[in-house]
Amino acid sequence: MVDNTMRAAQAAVVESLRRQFSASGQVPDAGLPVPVLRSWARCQRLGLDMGERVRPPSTTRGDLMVARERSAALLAHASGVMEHLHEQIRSSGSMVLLADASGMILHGIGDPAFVDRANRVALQAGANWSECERGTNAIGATLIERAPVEVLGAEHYLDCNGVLTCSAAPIFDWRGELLGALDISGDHRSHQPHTLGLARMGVRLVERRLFESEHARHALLSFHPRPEGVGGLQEGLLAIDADGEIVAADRQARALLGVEERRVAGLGNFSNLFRGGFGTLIGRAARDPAALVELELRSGARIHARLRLSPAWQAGAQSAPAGTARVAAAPDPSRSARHRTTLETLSTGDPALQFVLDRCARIVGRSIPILIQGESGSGKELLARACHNSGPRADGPFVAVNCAAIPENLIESELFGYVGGAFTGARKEGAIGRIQQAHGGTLFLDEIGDMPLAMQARLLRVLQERCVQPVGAGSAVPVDIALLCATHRQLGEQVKAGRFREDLYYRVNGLGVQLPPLRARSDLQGIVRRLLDGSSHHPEPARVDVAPETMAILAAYPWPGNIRQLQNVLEVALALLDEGETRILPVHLPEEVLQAVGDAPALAPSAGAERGEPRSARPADDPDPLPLPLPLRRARALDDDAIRAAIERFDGNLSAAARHLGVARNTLYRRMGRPF
Ligand SMILES: Nc1ncnc2c1ncn2[C@@H]1O[C@H](COP(=O)(O)OP(=O)(O)OP(=O)(O)O)[C@@H](O)[C@H]1O
Repeated sequence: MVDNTMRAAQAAVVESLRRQFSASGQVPDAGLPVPVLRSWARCQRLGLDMGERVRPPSTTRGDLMVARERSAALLAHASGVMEHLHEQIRSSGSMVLLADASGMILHGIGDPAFVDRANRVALQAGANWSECERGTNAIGATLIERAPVEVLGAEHYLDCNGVLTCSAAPIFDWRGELLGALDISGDHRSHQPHTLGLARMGVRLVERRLFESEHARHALLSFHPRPEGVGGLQEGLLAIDADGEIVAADRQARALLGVEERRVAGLGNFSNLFRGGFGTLIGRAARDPAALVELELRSGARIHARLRLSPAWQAGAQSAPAGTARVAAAPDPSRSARHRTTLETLSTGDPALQFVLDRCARIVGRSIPILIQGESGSGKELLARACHNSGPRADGPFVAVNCAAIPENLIESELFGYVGGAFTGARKEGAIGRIQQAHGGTLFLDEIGDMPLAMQARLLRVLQERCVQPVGAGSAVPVDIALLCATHRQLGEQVKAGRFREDLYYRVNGLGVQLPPLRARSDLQGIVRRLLDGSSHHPEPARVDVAPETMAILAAYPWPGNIRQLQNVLEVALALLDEGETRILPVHLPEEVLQAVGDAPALAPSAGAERGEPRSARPADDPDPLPLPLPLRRARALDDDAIRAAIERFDGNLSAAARHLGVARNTLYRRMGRPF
């Protein structure tokens, strides 16, 4: 009774303010909530007519489909939450609506009686409820205010919307990007004081689901200053990668930690923020997933936390079958280097490569699939990672799948996932497929030319419909992925031979690029330096250099295994260096390389090595060219006869003998200390 009286009094105030505003053209400065007053002022500036009749939605079914596709992730995570909210307000004569960031309603569920009335004011999927389209309303205002807003009855700018009461809250992703709004609308006579709270709770759930899905491959730390806050809506969430880097923090976490919006990169490593190691925490979580632990921040404050290791994280952390998939989660020495690789850092001066990098840079972020072709080991996957790291999805997952390495009978479940019990041997809890794991990021299909034809048809459907149906599941799940593919085969030839579907070929080949083989590249020196710097096989790889004569051999070698082979050769060479030795000499190279170059015709002399051009493997200062001691033994197995012959040859000049043999002088001294 009291409530009704107060409501009637408030409605009378609003009506009177409305009349004054209409007569004077002056937006009142009090008497209504501030966001509503600001919205009235905006609508007035837009020249909207308060008496305008209901405008039917101007969008077509096609527009709605495109908008839904664009917000597929939001829609996928919000629809369950909307059902849940609707359960809470069932029979209250209202509906729950989801709008995208432009104000277009993507989805709505509600009580049939109210849905009918809502349709009469175009409160329905496909209608745009931005302020400029429909005046003051909760969806439009919350998107502009970027804060929860409630608009009751006559507070709506257009008279025709006065029958509504709407409560909406904005939805953001963890980067602070506005994704849309969740709204609860009902009859203006049935407003409930807790409705805005419900909308905010719904938004919190949607944002949390989006965060968890985007970071499925990371460990998730839920925390709160109070133990009972962990697991509740007020907990903060941090996503942490296998190296302990904090890669994302949600809104709550930022608020609890006092970190500015968007300044997530500054959080750095787990150990910068907390006392204690991340490894210890993982160990505890693995032993007891439900355990609540107390952590101390570097600032001295204490929080309570639970670390969750998702199945995707665990799948990555356990050794995945070689080559099948590398969801970046398990510690991997080359991972941080890969993570940093961008199109810019890949540039080492070769013009053919530069052409490829420039083309990729123009395409990345534009939803155009890139097909990378090149010989095995030429850096196709690294280029794919560089594309991912250089685009707007850099913070999303990069999921690499080697189609050639997955047994044919597993490829379907590997790519599409399955629900529990879908087939004999399936895990009870089911598994998320690789395509779904890439949601929000990039799916890299390596060796796509080797994908079985049956799978090609299913993949084509996913790419067309942007939905994945896990094996055994009744419905499809929307996915938002950028697609990169690679193959060492000429895919066009595969199409002609009937081994690759032509329609899929055109789908994956938005931009086709060809990586040059290493032997055709002019930037060998740059690559060698890069590989040395990125190596973990020497305490100080940056101090190690390559002797000019070694570089000449590397330049003359044809590298059938491309950069991968060069990388292996350099790793072995680094491992063979003696303590204190910092120069890679020919003797540190494998016999097959020396042999191949030794068998090659004489090559041009010295200066070209600086440019990585082929030249003689022979040291320039050899007085009288001895036949190169090929095959050379590695330093530890240096042939005694070769040492003796070299010392004699150079009249006891050990420096010259060592140079000729391609070993450090110290190595020679040491060898001479032992009986030949
Ligand atoms: N420009 C580069 N700088 C440093 N390392 C590189 C470069 N390109 C490739 N590599 C390294 O060489 C190895 C092979 O590269 P990658 O796996 O990208 O080749 P690929 O063409 O995809 O090989 P495959 O066809 O066999 O899958 C990797 O360890 C990668 O880190």
